[in-house]
Amino acid sequence: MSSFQLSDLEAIVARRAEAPPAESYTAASLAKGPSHCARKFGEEAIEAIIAATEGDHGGLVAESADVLFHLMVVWKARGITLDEVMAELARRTSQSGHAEKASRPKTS
Ligand SMILES: N=c1c2ncn([C@@H]3O[C@H](COP(=O)(O)OP(=O)(O)OP(=O)(O)O)[C@@H](O)[C@H]3O)c2ncn1[C@@H]1O[C@H](COP(=O)(O)O)[C@@H](O)[C@H]1O
Repeated sequence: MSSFQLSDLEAIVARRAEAPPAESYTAASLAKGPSHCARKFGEEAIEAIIAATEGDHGGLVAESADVLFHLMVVWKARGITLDEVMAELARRTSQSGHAEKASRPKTS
């Protein structure tokens, strides 16, 4: 399993956001504003949908990486952190009882 985490990507996006736009795709995207970043994210999501529909395994891996990167750029543009999103996922998991079910020992 790769040791690279979404938190690593978040840190890279935060660091590159401070770079001159001429030197960084991340900074150049952010300089164009949140709507541009969101549109770019949508384009990458559509490319991922196409790869999934076509059963293109390698394509879906590559497009998924694009989707995650561009989603993080959107978060950066709108002041959302990975922590906030993870907390929301954790809240849903505990609400639906999935965390409890997953950790409960099997009885049969
Ligand atoms: N993970 C990514 C990443 N994924 C995708 N992309 C860029 O996203 C763009 C998407 O490609 P497209 O062909 O759809 O778009 P484009 O025509 O190049 O660009 P647009 O003008 O349409 O926005 C490509 O230019 C990719 O390089 C990324 N750019 C940067 N990163 C990460 O961010 C780091 C910093 O990059 P810079 O900000 O460029 O220094 C890199 O080291 C990576 O870790």
